[in-house]
Amino acid sequence: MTDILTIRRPDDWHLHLRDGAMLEAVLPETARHFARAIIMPNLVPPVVTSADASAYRERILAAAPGVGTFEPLMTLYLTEDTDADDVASAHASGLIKAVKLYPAGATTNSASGVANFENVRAVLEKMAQIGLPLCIHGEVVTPDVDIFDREKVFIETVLDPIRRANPDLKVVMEHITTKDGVDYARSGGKNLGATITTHHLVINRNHILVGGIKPHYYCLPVAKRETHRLALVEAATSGDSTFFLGTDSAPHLDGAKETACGCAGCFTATNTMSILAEVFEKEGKLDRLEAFTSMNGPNFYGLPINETTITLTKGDPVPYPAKITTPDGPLTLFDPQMPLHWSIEA
Ligand SMILES: NC(=O)N[C@@H](CC(=O)O)C(=O)O
Ligand SMILES: [Zn+2]
Ligand SMILES: [Zn+2]
Repeated sequence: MTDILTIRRPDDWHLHLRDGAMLEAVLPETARHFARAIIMPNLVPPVVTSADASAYRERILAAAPGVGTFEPLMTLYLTEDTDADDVASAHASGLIKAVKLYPAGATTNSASGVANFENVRAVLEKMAQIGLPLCIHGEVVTPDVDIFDREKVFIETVLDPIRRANPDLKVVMEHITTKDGVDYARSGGKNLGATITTHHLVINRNHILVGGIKPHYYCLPVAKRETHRLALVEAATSGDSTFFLGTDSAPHLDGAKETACGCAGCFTATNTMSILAEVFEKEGKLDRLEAFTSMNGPNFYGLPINETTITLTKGDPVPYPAKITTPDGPLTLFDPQMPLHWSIEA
């Protein structure tokens, strides 16, 4: 039985760091274990231009003294007014590693996203030409589509047409939550990847709703039924290079979660690696953890695999705090409702 495991240092291919005091509070939680992260641009106002991304990158680096060598991989927030030449020069200079597509209204701070996909055609064509990946929040917002069906309908009615029109475009299906997402990603060839979050490997929709409503398990896309969670676990632990970790760690202050209209997002940066080790061990697939957290992502993005390593050691359950303190109030850490036996040394 393995109880010590050394793997290449992981990266997080989908992370929300926010800004200001929240940025300072959550950045060390990621930088402790992860070498790099794709930084989501859904600030208020969003990170739309290369100048925005450059300024945000500086704020992240300024918030990072003492957190070692963490490298933020910047993205731009796609709007119907995005300038294809600005995107191309931000890519050519190395500033950005992806562009993020939010369907308008689909999730937290997505109001400036895309409503009419015809209006972003030129940008997508340019991205396909230059090999810049498009990260997609894949849910339709049509009011008559049930929230549990929004990912499946998006794949059929939006994602597949975009990919057929741009076969050379590299696409990441972000935070997939369904067997439909797993199957589509798997059949998509080398230009299609998919991130899977930590929390969607652990919770199904019962965790949100049974025995009282649990706002800290509410995120978007919302967790689905158990058959879908099992499909995600199978995909993540399979070693298939299509699938890689994007935690979607999405901090919201407790006051914004525990209210009549609570924000979507689970904060998982702190305990993600311990949770993943537990999930992979239960499947008898600890030997595939490194592919999921440290190899498949850089391979998809065409970036080097990290030279440094982390070591996971199995022992008595690791204590994690229930909450992180920020100057603006407490922030609840995702509770996986199981003992976590793997401690991490970076
Ligand atoms: N996942 C979430 O539930 N929330 C994210 C936005 C997102 O990734 O959709 C956030 O920014 O809070
Ligand atoms: Zn999203
Ligand atoms: Zn996200």
